[in-house]
Amino acid sequence: MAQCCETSPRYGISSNPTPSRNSNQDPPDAPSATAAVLLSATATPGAAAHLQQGDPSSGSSNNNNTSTKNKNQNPNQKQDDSSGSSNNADNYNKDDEDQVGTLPLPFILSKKTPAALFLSRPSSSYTDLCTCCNSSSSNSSASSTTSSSSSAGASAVARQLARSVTATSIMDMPYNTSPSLRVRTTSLNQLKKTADLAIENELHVCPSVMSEELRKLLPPTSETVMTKPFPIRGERTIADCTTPHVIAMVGLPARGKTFISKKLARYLNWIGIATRVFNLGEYRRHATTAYKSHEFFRADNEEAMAIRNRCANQALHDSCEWLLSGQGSIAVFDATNSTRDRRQLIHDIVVKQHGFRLFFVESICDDPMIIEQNILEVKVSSPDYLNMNTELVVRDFLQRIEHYEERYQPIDEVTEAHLSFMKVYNAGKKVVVYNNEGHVESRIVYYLMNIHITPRTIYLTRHGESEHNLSGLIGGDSNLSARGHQYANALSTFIAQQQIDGLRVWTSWMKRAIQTVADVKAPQERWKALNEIDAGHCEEMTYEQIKERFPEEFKARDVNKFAYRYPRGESYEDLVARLEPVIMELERQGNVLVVSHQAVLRCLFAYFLDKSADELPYLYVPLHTVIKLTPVAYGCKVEHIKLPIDAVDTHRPKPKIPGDVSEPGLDGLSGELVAPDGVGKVLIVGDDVATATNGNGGRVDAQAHQ
Ligand SMILES: O=P(O)(O)OC[C@H]1O[C@@](CO)(OP(=O)(O)O)[C@@H](O)[C@@H]1O
Repeated sequence: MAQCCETSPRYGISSNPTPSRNSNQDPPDAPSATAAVLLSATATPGAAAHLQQGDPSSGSSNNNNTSTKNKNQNPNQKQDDSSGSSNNADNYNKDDEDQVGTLPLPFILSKKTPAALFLSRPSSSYTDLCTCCNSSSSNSSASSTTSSSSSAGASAVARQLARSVTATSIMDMPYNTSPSLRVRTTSLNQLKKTADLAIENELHVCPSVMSEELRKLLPPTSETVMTKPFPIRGERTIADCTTPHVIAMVGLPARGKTFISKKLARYLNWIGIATRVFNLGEYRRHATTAYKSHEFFRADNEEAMAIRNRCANQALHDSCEWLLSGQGSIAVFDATNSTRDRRQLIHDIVVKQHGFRLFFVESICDDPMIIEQNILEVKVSSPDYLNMNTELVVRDFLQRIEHYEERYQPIDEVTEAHLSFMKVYNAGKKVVVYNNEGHVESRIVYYLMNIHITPRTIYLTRHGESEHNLSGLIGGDSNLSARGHQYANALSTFIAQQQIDGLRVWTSWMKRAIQTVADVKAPQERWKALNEIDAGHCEEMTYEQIKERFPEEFKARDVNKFAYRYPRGESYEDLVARLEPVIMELERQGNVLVVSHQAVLRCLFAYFLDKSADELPYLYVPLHTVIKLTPVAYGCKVEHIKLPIDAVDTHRPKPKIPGDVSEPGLDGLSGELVAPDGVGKVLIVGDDVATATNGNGGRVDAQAHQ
């Protein structure tokens, strides 16, 4: 039975010292906030877990402190049995995967994979294995284990290990896997190599008497695994997506399927889940240039239908191959998939043949305004209609829709009760979720419930130049410099001139950000999540000082700036996790001015520009510049507006040699987004920028026609 609930998810993270709205109330103008939602009775508690973990008040840096301590912990020390009763390998149920929400990593691991059972085995459990001493530091009642039970336990663990090693090979994740996981993966791979030889014999001994070599190969203990304040980017990739997913779109043409697909992929990639869109329209256009008019889509056009079926099969095949290759975790199959037969075929291939998860997202729209807007915005500029006049395009496209309508069968809860799906009505006015199977689906549902298509603009700017910026110190909480105050004045004038409807101002809690908006006339909110990256031990030092005092750390950051975490501080990867609630709330809002910091704005900017983890930490976000983002079609128009007040340049490009502070650097990104005069350069951002423009100054993307 379906349940009804509110769609006003709140993270409760923004506090509001100024007399603006209460963050626990729905903003009066939040465009998609009040949609009615029907959640299926089978929904898992994953969403709730996610909401809890999204609370940045969990204080990442504090937890980091703990994590640093735990890294060197003796495996025999008393440990927290986070694996609970799931330590029994036989209890492992593959079907449970993805049902665990965004819980702390050890919990997820312990619940999900046999490898995790081993990884998170509490130290007390070693007493089961110990043939030399029953008196390890265990606090467990198992300390009186007999030798026969030890050896039984040993072989059970050896078997478990053998399985764990295999299971862990799926952890060979792409570039953005966090260093700590890479260490674990490497250790386990090494174990795999040696498993046949020594493990069977040696594994059962207590780690305290184990050979040094083997001990080094042991997976981390449960405490060591619990090193993160909350699951972070790369780790969530693994934790959430051990089973590949296919997200299959459903719906008539011009219902925003491509918009949803691309936006969803951008979000999932940003949070660290490798996702790719397979658009059937592109396959069809590659396969044939036969499209002359809507006739191509007539149900009785057998020749065209054969081509369309071939393309659909190919696109689906490629999606599955891509997932099988291990390059990604989620494939979005962007097609109409408008008949029951087609969906059954997809189910047979994706679920029965490959054992992947399948989630249908059906976009239903009967609002003629939305359909017309969609046709005018993206279909008119489609490669299908090159050089065709707008009126003819609209007419042809409406006829194309009619051909689909003849055969369209919306997903049916009764006849397709075995499917897992969500239905989005009229661009988010109502959402129905059915047979929600797990955490990934929950996150997708939650994200799609928050996005909207009401036109709006987002303004991003750093605070004015600070006293620390002048002296080259990173972090800290200094005041604005004299020029910083001038920027604050200029910014309030600029914002007033723009006359932005219903503008809200979000800042961090840092003085330099709050001072920057002192005179901006709009409701203001402070977000702890918008505070600058925590540089830990390196706070309030110059790059030169860091290099001198912590040369290895300084070099390590240049080697992998995204994953590098400052000692007792944060990494960019941590920042992305901390900023997810901000992105979610930004998606819900109308016009917003965000005043924050270099590292934080790089993360937000990367989300809107679809930038990779490698590029993200080097994006150019200069001082005294407003970045104006306007959503267009499938992307985002970006304008850099430099206000005429000088400021230091705090951008440190990627050096050729890690750790080098003398070279100017060669990242090719510095200044890239700003015109020589720094004013008004317009950059249109989105996918497929290479495709031709329609001559109207707009961009053309490949469309979802098939
Ligand atoms: O990651 P890098 O490139 O070091 O940039 C982040 C640094 O930018 C700074 C300035 O150097 O940001 P901001 O002035 O915007 O607060 C530092 O506080 C921060 O540590």
